[in-house]
Amino acid sequence: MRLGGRLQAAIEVLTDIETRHRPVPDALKDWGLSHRFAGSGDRAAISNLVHDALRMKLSHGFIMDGDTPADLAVATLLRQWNITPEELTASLDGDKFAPEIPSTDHLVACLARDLSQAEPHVRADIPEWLAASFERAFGDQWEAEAQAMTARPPLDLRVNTLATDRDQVLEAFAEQGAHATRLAPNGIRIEPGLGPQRQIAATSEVSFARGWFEIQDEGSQLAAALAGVYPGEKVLDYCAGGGGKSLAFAAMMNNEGSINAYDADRRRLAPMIERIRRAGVEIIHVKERAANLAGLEGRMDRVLIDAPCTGTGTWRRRPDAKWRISDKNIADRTADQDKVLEDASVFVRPGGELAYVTCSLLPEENTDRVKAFLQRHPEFETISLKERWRSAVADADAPVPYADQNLGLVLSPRRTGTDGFYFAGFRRKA
Ligand SMILES: C[S@@+](CC[C@H](N)C(=O)[O-])C[C@H]1O[C@@H](n2cnc3c(N)ncnc32)[C@H](O)[C@@H]1O
Repeated sequence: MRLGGRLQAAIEVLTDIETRHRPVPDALKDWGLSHRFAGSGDRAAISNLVHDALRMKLSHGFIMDGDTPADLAVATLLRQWNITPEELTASLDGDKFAPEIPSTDHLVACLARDLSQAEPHVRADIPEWLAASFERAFGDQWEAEAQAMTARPPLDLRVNTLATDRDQVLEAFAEQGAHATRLAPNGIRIEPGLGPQRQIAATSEVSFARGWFEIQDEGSQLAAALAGVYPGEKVLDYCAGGGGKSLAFAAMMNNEGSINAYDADRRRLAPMIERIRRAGVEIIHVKERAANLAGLEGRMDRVLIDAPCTGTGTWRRRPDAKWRISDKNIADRTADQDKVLEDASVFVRPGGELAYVTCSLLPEENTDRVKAFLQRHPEFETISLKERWRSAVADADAPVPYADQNLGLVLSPRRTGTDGFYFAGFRRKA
């Protein structure tokens, strides 16, 4: 397919997403099923176009003075793929599969529009009603922080030190330009491609089947490292999901001690069984039911709450989520967060620690929850995270996260080059 056909396809997928409220992966899959002639390169290009368009929906709309799927897709090529109006017109000329697009002069005029005249949330590419929360989280840096979330994310791997070392995995991905992450000591980063370039399928590699690595954002690796687990400890991962953090803990603990992995939704735990096997982990005990945790109350050295959240920190990966979030989502998640804090904290032994993590940047899900928890539970005190950060990261001179009122740490694409994460730690007074 030429650029014109890919552009037309992206417009069709964006229309499907908008009119039928389809999740992006479903809309892309449907398009693929009804256009079987499209090759993998075409599919990757169309997926990139759709995701990029959604990342900058509002500012594209301002520049184009319209936000139809065609406006967004064309703006994506001009503003994110750096194709000039003249190149675009020339490349679509005579292509019978290409959509009609505005004249070159019109596109040049669009690009000349002054984005600084747009409202702040438009420049920041976030829903207007969330601007106040971003401002609360980042003060006068909020717009730049939100803008940084419009970029494509890298692919980060966590090297499984139970099976190999970082150099060996770096070598396995040398052709893809893999490099060591600056902050996470066992991380590897493959930078995102440009324009139509497709991201590598790391999980199809032999090194993955060998258990050498897991796909895990550097921020998630750091959140696990900040929990500060040691070999021999008794750990509870209370919202374990597919086990990303549990597996990271097992490697940090060098397969010594015990990790109880629980999740209220036991179907989410299922993939962990295969991941445990592949990684050569021996200390994770998957707990399918809350009743299986009976007897562990007051006995855990560390309890991790990787809380259910709105996922605003992962908007680079799931840009449509940015336009779907509602105040009801936030209210539902904050209620969940209070509940997991209540339910999980009972497992911490005197002197033991509770770690609270979200992949959200909203203070409603972070600072507010932590403050409310501390008010309800004077038997817990906050732990100092400055030292913890220094021992968790590979490069002590690397960028530091925001310190959230001395209660937690905030990682973000702009500040730490990771997904957005929040980490707070508490100790049960002895
Ligand atoms: C952010 S995800 C966990 C991701 C996982 N820790 C990882 O690293 O791959 C949050 C998880 O919390 C679980 N959850 C939601 N409410 C819960 C509750 N009341 N008790 C325990 N788990 C809960 C969800 O099912 C979901 O799997």
